[in-house]
Amino acid sequence: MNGTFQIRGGKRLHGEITPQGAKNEALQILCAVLLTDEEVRIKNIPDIHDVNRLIEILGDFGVKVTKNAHGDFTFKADKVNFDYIKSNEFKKDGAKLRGSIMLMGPMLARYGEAYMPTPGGDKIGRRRLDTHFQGLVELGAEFHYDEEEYFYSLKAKELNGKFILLEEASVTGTANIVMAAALAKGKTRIYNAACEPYLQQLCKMLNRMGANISGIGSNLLTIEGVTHLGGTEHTMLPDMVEIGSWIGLAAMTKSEITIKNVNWSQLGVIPNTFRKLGIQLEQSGDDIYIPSQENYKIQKFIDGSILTVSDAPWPGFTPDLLSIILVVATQAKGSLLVHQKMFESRLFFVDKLIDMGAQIILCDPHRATVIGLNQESPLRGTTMVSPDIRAGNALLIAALSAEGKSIIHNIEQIDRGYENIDGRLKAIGADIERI
Ligand SMILES: CC(=O)N[C@H]1[C@@H](OP(=O)(O)OP(=O)(O)OC[C@H]2O[C@@H](n3ccc(=O)[nH]c3=O)[C@H](O)[C@@H]2O)O[C@H](CO)[C@@H](O)[C@@H]1O
Ligand SMILES: C=C(OP(=O)(O)O)C(=O)O
Repeated sequence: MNGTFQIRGGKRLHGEITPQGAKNEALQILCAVLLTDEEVRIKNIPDIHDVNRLIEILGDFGVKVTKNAHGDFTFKADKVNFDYIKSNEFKKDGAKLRGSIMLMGPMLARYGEAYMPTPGGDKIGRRRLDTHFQGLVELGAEFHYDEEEYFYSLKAKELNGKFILLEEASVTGTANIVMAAALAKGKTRIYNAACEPYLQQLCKMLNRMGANISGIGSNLLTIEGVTHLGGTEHTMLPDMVEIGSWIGLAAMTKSEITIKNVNWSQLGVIPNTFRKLGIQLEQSGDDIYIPSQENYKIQKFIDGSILTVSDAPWPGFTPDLLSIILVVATQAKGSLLVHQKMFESRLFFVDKLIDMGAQIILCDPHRATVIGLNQESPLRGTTMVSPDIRAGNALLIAALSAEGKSIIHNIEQIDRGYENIDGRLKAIGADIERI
């Protein structure tokens, strides 16, 4: 069931919104429960499709899953069932999301074998997995890819730590290698490691389970392998991509919004990147307060040239917020170049914004120039299909700011990353219905 939203835009919103737990952190943390036979309790788990699918996969794999409360689960991987992992059912289940790939590192480290279909996730260009397998093979695994079945397998009698220089700072790749190295023999050093807050959270949790990881937050991780990991408790950070989306929503709809409990110290360059678009936002305790603004003006570089916002591995700007930056720029005063360096097919949704009246030139698959309308001519409501999770949310924000009615089909793409998004938007005054 893919579902549709009907939105009547042009309303100012008002009130408080609380970000959900971080999707991409949850996917890493849930995979890590396989590393121990003891109980791991995880809180602030977002109730979203991708995460729920991963929890179901863990259950089918034999992990005991207990729901303590909303977003609060206990997992115990004391017995697992490899028949499921080798079955056609898992070939379908594992392929439904991207995050399932991070089951491989823990499976390999704990059981000496790991299997995975080509994972799903956003269709946003090539999404290679070479870095994952490069790292796991360097630790001693044998790798096989069945090209007919699109099925990966890894086997290892034992894993041995070593110096690994990653060819790219892959987020999920680093997570996979760290989890395997935590139970390998000896010392592993991972250079050019990704260091997103998701990974920092994972490493801190592994240390609480008895791992010995240092260099957390840097691109050089040192992992002294241990023979056994124990249980722990972990609470997910608020989702920084959601937080950025609500900042964009407030600006586009001229709304006064407070985003609660954002964990400001983990937001990196996100707040300042929105400020460069002229959006006022204030830190108030651990909340972000965004006053209602009639207009916002994009800054220029010091030499007077047009501002560029581009993505980069952390602590650079996350690619997952570029579609929000782009949509917000359509109603700013001034011009912006959005440069999506990581993914080839993430900017094509701009055609829909152009249909709605936005002034955008797609220069090539990676770059779009936006000429802001300075809130003088609102976007027009239209019918659209959500192409991917973040573009879907960007289109939703465009629809909430637009004059008239919009229809967004394929909202499964939005639901896979945002918990009860219609309910939470309604609570701050949005006119949105799930039809
Ligand atoms: C489930 C999950 O956590 N998904 C996130 C994860 O995906 P994922 O872990 O799949 O993404 P990777 O970090 O592996 O790479 C993302 C893309 O960037 C390219 N790349 C990466 C690193 C680098 O130094 N240079 C480079 O060009 C890769 O070739 C790839 O095309 O990280 C991405 C990048 O932040 C996010 O968009 C995804 O939301
Ligand atoms: C691209 C994303 O997700 P996934 O990696 O799960 O496709 C995302 O979270 O923006």
